[in-house]
Amino acid sequence: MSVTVRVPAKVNVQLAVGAARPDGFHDLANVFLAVGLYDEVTVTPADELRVTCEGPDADQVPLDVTNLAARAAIALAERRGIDPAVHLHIAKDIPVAGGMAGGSADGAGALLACDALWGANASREELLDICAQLGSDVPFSLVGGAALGTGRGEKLRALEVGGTFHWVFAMAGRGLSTPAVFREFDRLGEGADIPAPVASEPLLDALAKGDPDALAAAVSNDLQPAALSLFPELADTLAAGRAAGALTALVSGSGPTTAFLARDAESAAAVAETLRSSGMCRAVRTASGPAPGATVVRAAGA
Ligand SMILES: C[C@@](CO)(OP(=O)(O)O)[C@H](O)COP(=O)(O)OP(=O)(O)OC[C@H]1O[C@@H](n2ccc(N)nc2=O)[C@H](O)[C@@H]1O
Ligand SMILES: Nc1ncnc2c1ncn2[C@@H]1O[C@H](COP(=O)(O)OP(=O)(O)O)[C@@H](O)[C@H]1O
Repeated sequence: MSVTVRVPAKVNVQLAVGAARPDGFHDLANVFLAVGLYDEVTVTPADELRVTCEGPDADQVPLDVTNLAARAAIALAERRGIDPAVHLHIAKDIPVAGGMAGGSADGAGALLACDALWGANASREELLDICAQLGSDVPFSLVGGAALGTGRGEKLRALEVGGTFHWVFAMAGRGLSTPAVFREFDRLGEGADIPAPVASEPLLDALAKGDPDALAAAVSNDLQPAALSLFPELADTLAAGRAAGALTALVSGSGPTTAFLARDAESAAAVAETLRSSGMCRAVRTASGPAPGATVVRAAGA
């Protein structure tokens, strides 16, 4: 018996960041859009818990119990009082440490896959609760589509999306650590009065209408100055994508993946080709959103 779950990456079309909280996290108004780049997590019964990974970035993925997929299996097994003896295999297509929630995707995917394998029948609420325990972005990986995340990003409100948005993603030559980018945000903002984060009404409107021009005018990422400060070359990639015809360009979440919104699929392909030939990025991909959240795609009998 084995179960395979497919989980999408995300781009943050708005990431408003408040001041650091006493627990070290930051309150956010985090507008997530799931996009069609996917990891697949396959779970199979085994003698003991074990993680394997394949894909271009596989060598950067931890295979011990710090892997979010392993942590998800352990969290659900603990709640059910069972042994998490499974083999978790991750087919990884989402860039690692890229600001596209790849680890979170694997956490949500493993959770859903183990739930199905073990017949644990966890409710949506319990699954979301475990996801929030695993990380701020993990609940969104489970639900997909588009959502506003508040608190540290884990409290979700689903958002209406009136069309398909076409994106180009440029993967950088190295990763950026999320905590390091938040620390740099704190350092850059030292002494400033940081307002409470709020979702942008024009942005929510643009999503609801499916209007790429309006969305391009409204996107924002408060972590972008911090990501650029730690990785200044990203500014050149952003400029190259804009010059190639993207409606807008921004850093995805904490980066360093850069995201380019295009008017349609044809324009996205043209922007991708220009970025590819620029030699500035490790890889360039096109993907559209919204994409569905974690979904069981295969369940095979023994
Ligand atoms: C920035 C965002 C935007 O969606 O994503 P990425 O760009 O990393 O994908 C998220 O907030 C990342 O969420 P996630 O990667 O799940 O972070 P967590 O594991 O919960 O936290 C890792 C660390 O990031 C910082 N952190 C995270 C979330 C938050 N609201 N405030 C924070 O300050 C804290 O230093 C925390 O210890
Ligand atoms: N399943 C996983 N896939 C990728 N990274 C993981 C995973 N589990 C834990 N990690 C750790 O989380 C870090 C952040 O990875 P990732 O989720 O890919 O990026 P981001 O937080 O920028 O979206 C990695 O550098 C890695 O050490």
